[in-house]
Amino acid sequence: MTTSPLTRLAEQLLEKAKILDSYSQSHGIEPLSFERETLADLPLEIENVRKAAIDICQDAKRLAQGPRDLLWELLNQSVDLANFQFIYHYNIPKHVPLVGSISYSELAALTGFDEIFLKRMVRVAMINRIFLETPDGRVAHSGASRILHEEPGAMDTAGFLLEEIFPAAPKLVDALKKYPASGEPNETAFNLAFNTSRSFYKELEATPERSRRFGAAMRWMSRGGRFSNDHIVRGYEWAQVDHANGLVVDVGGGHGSVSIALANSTSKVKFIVQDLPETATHGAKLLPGSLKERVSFMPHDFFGEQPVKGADVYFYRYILHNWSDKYASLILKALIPALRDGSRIVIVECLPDDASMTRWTDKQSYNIDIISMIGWNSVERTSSHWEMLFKSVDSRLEYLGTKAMPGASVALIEARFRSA
Ligand SMILES: C[S@@+](CC[C@H](N)C(=O)[O-])C[C@H]1O[C@@H](n2cnc3c(N)ncnc32)[C@H](O)[C@@H]1O
Repeated sequence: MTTSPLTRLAEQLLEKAKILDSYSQSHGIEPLSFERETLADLPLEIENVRKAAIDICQDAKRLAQGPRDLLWELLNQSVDLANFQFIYHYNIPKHVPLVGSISYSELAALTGFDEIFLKRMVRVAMINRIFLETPDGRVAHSGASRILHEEPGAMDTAGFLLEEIFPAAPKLVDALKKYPASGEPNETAFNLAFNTSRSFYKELEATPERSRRFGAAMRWMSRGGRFSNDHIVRGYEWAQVDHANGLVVDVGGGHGSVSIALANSTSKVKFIVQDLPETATHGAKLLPGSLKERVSFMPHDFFGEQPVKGADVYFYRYILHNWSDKYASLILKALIPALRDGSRIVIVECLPDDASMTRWTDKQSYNIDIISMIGWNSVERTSSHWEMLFKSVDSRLEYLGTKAMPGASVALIEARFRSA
């Protein structure tokens, strides 16, 4: 009998699972479970095995589902997000004890919901492995709900995605009809959903709590895993600018999470973090005292001419993907008068492949591409798109290409200014 695709995948998965188990055993780590996070921040080679296992499982699941169940699952995804929004909005994870469990009736009383209603919601979350039911029918934390309980930044990230992006997503088709092929930042699905003519960041700036939540989400996403600042620390030759006159301008740097990580891993180079006033003020308040000599915050609108001249590096993480080509060009053009011969522009963004691919673990770039469309009428650019953008801005910008950072879901994109 020939081996079926499903059996082949199952065999491949067994091989990967054994490698992960043996890594756990040899490092005294508990095996993977739904109760708690065990395999985090893995060495690259083991992380690649874990990713391969996820991709195999995803394909095996899709094969086992067959085309009808696959469609059914996709069509019901709004249920999971609506459920997750409920869990976030009423902060259900905080009411579940970190040790032990709580009955549905106690949880209902604490959260002010009817027990039957609450049970319906929590059980859907449990099927997604957010919370677990104990054998005696009580609610306990899973690894995922524990993170939501213990890490405020995880809740802020959930809040940004569930209360800014999720309500905007169903308006995408309406926005495409109302504003066909628009690259304007205030003609988006987000604008229709929130009934505002302000662009995303202007809208958030008008409500300090939404602006704070977004900044906190950015910080949380950078603290580990595929989006960790560590990739940026290791992925670029920062030593070449680490001298007494070295200067990095972190344009649209939010609360300064990248600059802080870079300042902690260098000794002399200084960082100026620029952002809109509300964000820059908040970032300055959060800055550890020990870094005040080398990291400073400056309110600056990046559509205005760059006031800091002749820096070594102008750094943009997750900035240009929020702007269509028309506006991304304007942002880069506002920088040109500040550049000296040899100044570099270093960008960090997701980098969808120029060629098509279907690996699930690489889907994050494509997810963020569609989120960029929903919130900003913008795009995650491929390598060839970046090259085109730089060429269109100024012929003195020499495109140096892109660089993958092993283990990261984002890449470096670099250009150098040649004055002659
Ligand atoms: C996706 S966040 C990235 C933040 C930061 N670079 C990071 O990687 O954590 C985009 C940032 O751009 C800032 N921003 C948006 N419009 C801006 C403008 N016109 N001038 C300066 N900053 C702006 C936002 O406030 C936000 O902090």
